[in-house]
Amino acid sequence: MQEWSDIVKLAVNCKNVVKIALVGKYFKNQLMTNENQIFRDSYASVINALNDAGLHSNCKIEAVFVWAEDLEAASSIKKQAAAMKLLEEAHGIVITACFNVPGFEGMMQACKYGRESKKPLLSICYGMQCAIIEFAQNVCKIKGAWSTKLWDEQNDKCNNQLQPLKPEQKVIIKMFERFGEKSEMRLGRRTTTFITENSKVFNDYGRRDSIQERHRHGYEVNPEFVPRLIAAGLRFVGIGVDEGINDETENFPETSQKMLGIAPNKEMSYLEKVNTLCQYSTATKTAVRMEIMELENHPYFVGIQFHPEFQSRPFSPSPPFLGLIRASLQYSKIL
Ligand SMILES: NC(=O)CC[C@H](N)C(=O)O
Repeated sequence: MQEWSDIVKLAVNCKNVVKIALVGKYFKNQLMTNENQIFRDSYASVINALNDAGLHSNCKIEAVFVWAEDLEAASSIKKQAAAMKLLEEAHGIVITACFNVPGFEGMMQACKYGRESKKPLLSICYGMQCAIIEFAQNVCKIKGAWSTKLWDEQNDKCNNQLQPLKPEQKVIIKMFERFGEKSEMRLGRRTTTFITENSKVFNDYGRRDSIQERHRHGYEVNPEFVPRLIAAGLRFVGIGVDEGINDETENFPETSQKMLGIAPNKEMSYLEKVNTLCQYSTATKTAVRMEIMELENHPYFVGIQFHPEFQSRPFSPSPPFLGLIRASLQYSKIL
């Protein structure tokens, strides 16, 4: 009981307000009428994770919703300006998890804004995929870089008239293995191993060698692109390899052992580690997964392939959310 009264005191005595813009798209598709209620309902776990992190950073969170499609060039100038203003007024940004094409361009705009303005940004799952595609298109200059999933969806809509993606445009792909008999998605608790100590998220997680978080996605970063993204400043710091999930894929235990041997190897540089893992992944068609990325020379530009919000609790806030809120608080003070 005492710990609850302590945490209530923390909440009541918060000194600062941190404004977080949540860029998402489930808002207008549902039958509820109260927009604020829909927003709170659709993003309940993310909002709770932000609040948990706020409690432990002496700040109150003000979450505002940015409708991703308003940021797109096809939207009216007025809507674009209003959505942009919400991003500008925020101290930090979350690019949320989603599915399907609508809103993707708008989310990429928000990622570009966060990257260029150096405003703290946490992108989750589909959000991380957006951030990586934006980076591939605008920083690595890979014209038409995209996700094979979104291409398939768009191609269906255009009656198979879309130009096929060239190999160098397939930045987000379905991994080589099937995920399981019943699901096309990689689901549930999986291990991520840190391959470098030079990482904000490694510090956020208390400098643990590996962590376990919950997943819900079908698509991932193409390992063939990773060296190119890293060379341009987007570092993959946490990597995953499943062990024995699918009995038909005999490579898993072998890859896991190799991965686990590489991760703590102090003789190998960060680049050697990633390159070895990515080459191995491509050569053997085994799934080596980019789970956590962060941008060099930015206060907090982090992408997470899993869903850290699901394990956040008031007494144990999710580490990447804490990292985001601390960086956003810092940002609010220099505004
Ligand atoms: N949870 C998500 O954001 C899913 C992202 C994407 N649609 C995928 O399946 O990979």
